[in-house]
Order: sequence, then structure tokens, then C-alpha cells
Amino acid sequence: MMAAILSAHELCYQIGHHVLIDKINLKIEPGESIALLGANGAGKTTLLRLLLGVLPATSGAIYLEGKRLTEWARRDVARRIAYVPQQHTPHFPFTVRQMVEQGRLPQQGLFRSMDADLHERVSLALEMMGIADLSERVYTQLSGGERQLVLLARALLQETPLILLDEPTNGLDYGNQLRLLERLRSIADSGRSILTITHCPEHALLAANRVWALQDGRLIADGSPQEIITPTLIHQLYHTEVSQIDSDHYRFFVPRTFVPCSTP
Ligand SMILES: Nc1ncnc2c1ncn2[C@@H]1O[C@H](COP(=O)(O)OP(=O)(O)OP(=O)(O)O)[C@@H](O)[C@H]1O
Repeated sequence: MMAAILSAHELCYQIGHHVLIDKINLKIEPGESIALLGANGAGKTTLLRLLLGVLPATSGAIYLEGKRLTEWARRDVARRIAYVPQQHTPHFPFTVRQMVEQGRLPQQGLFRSMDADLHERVSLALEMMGIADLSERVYTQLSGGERQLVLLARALLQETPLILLDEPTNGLDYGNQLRLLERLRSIADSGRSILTITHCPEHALLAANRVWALQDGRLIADGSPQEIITPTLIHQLYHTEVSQIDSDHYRFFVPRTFVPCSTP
């Protein structure tokens, strides 16, 4: 097995007596696409912020490429981990192209000469996310969903081995959600690793090859989506009753207690 890009050992985070992350052990291997599921307030964003090193762990340790995360310079972490936050408001009215170009900032010292073709690479990242026509628009004037696609293009350009995403389909329309999931799948297929927070178990089934379920700061399940995502887990995490429907390649869940408006 290849060495883990990122791993955590007995990771804990607490504020006063409130334990937000409770003795978590995990590993992210190259090419894995991991979906992180959990109810509101379970600790998903806190876990991502710990793995990024922007929150200091109360106890336990995180290792990036085998070295303690706390021993890496921030710039070197940014060369290895890209982060797509839920919301982001810059202080300046950057254009979309300028926002995406910022994805190269951590690399520029080392690869200045390679960045001669930056314009082209930004165009490619914008095309990949289907937003080439927005390139000269002012980022702060875009819709929430459009901004999300810009942040994803920026993370793509960062060309890190690991991308952490906090609810990336939030605010995207139905078509853009599916295109984004496909894109995430192909990024993982190309050898990069992805950790995505999602509230949608079906998205985890479509785009992830591994699932972590977080409850009250504890990792209660870790395995393949087909094994882990069942009505039992959905009930445990979200306190709702669903039935499972399996078709050739897909699994769906339908609510058991909720009758659609369109029912005659
Ligand atoms: N700075 C803070 N001070 C006190 N409590 C906090 C702080 N940050 C987070 N929390 C609490 O920690 C818990 C976990 O928060 P977190 O944002 O990680 O949850 P989440 O799983 O990402 O939730 P959501 O799905 O709603 O985004 C919540 O109960 C939250 O209220």
C-alpha cells in the first residue's frame, strides 16, 4: 500500500469542556475520494480545519506526508492541500480570472518559469468548471453557486495532491451538482485525493470510493459507500426512516414517512 498523504492519530479538539472532535484516527491514501457524512453540528468542518492546520489540535497528531503537520511551513502545506470553503468573500473586487490565478500563489516561488502559461491554465480550469464565460466578471457580483465553481477552479489550479471541500455542491443547480461530482471523480481517478463534506448520501454513492461517518465528533463508520450507506446509517446519523432502492449501478433512498404532494 502507498504511503498516506495525510493521517491523524487520536486527534482531539475541545473548546472548554465541549469536545468537538473525539479521538479520531484516519488515513487518506493517494487517489482516494472520501465523502464525510454527518448531521449538522457533528464536527465535519472542525475536522477539516484541523486537517488543514488552521485549528490547533487539543491533543493527538496529524501527519502530512509522514511529517507532523505542525512542522510544515504554511506555504508548503498550501502546495499539498487545497481547500474549498463553504463561503468566501474577498476584500477586493477581483475578477474571476484573478481569483483563480491565486491558486498558483503557493507554487510561484518554485515554479515561476512554468507559470509563463498561467493564462492558458486558468482558461482551462475555468472551462473544466464550465464557467469560461464568467472570466472577466467581478467575483463578488456572482451568485453563490457561480462563486462555488470559481473556488473549485482555483483549487484545481493549485495542483495539490489533496483537495478538501466543504459542501461543494451547496448552492449549485442540479446539472452543476452532477457535473461537479463527475469532475471530482475524474480528479481522484487521476491520482489526486479528495475529502468532501456532503449532506447527500446519494452524492457519496456517486462520487466517493470511501465514506467516513461522523457523529458527535466521533468517527462511527469508515468503509466503502456500498457497505456503509444504508438505511440503518441514515437513521443513525439523521434520525429519519428511509427505504433503499437498488438499480443496476445506483442506490436511492426514499423517505418512509413523507408522502409527496403529487400523490393522488
Ligand atoms: N468556535 C466555536 N466555539 C464553540 N462551539 C463551536 C465553535 N465552532 C464550532 N462549534 C460547535 O462545534 C460543533 C461542530 O461544529 P462544526 O461546524 O464542525 O459542525 P458541522 O458538522 O460542520 O456542521 P454543519 O453540517 O451544520 O456545517 C457544533 O456544535 C458547533 O456549534
